[in-house]
Amino acid sequence: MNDSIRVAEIFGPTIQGEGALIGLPTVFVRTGGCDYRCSWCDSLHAVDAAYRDTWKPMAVTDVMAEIERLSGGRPVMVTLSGGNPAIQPLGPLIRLGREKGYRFALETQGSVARGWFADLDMLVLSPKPPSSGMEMDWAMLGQCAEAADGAQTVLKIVVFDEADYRFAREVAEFLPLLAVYLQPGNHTPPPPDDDSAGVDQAGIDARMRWLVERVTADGWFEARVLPQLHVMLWGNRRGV
Ligand SMILES: C[S@@+](CC[C@H](N)C(=O)[O-])C[C@H]1O[C@@H](n2cnc3c(N)ncnc32)[C@H](O)[C@@H]1O
Ligand SMILES: Nc1nc2[nH]cc(C(=O)O)c2c(=O)[nH]1
Ligand code: SF4
Ligand SMILES: [Mg+2]
Repeated sequence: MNDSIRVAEIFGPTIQGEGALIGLPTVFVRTGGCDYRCSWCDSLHAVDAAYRDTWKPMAVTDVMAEIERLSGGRPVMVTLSGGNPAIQPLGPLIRLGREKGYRFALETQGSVARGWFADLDMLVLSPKPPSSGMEMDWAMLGQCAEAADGAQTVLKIVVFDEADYRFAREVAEFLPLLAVYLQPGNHTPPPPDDDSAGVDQAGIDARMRWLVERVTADGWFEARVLPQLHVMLWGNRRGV
């Protein structure tokens, strides 16, 4: 089954908690496996190979059937996340879903470009700042934006500190046509096997206030600063 999709979880409808589509009802398909290891990743259960046993290879038609079951057959925005969903063969799912009236957004770090990005309704590029410990591949980020070929594309960048903020400004200069969403980092992400672990929302709020001050003092009036709404509402809980 080469065209099967490695799925960590399918859940929803909930609301999109981050970025351009914040507040919009959506069903999540979270794929398993990632080519990155961000120091603060909040989805390690879909990244760490130790959780590979919990990921299921699923046929496109079975993934679609689960999306339809969860949405009661009513077309809804589907959010493809992970892990890195760009390393999965998602083109056929997107095409099948769109024939049925569903819309698709995909969240990726911008390390792998795919021709089928052009079939998305929204591509969310989330390049990783210095605090993640990951190395940035600028050429590949550019290729991802090009691959979207007209599909609406936005930047969503996590900011923990001043170095991350400067990185966000560099990315915005590199891709000047894309809207920029900044989100404060959650420094208390869930351990992969315990999503009931508490979140330091007060600490995140303080970082967000700093970020708002930083953006406004800097005169970066095109940037939007948003919290992770699902974290405010449900902490580190999974499946929401
Ligand atoms: C879990 S990732 C999965 C998709 C893809 N691998 C990526 O990083 O874009 C989804 C989003 O969550 C963000 N994220 C992950 N851990 C976070 C944390 N501790 N605080 C804030 N945002 C985080 C990522 O930056 C990304 O924008
Ligand atoms: N509600 C909700 N919104 C989200 N936006 C991005 C998420 C992700 O983990 O990719 C996420 C998530 O896990 N839940
Ligand atoms: S790229 Fe995304 S899923 Fe992968 S480790 Fe980083 S935040 Fe987690
Ligand atoms: Mg998340």
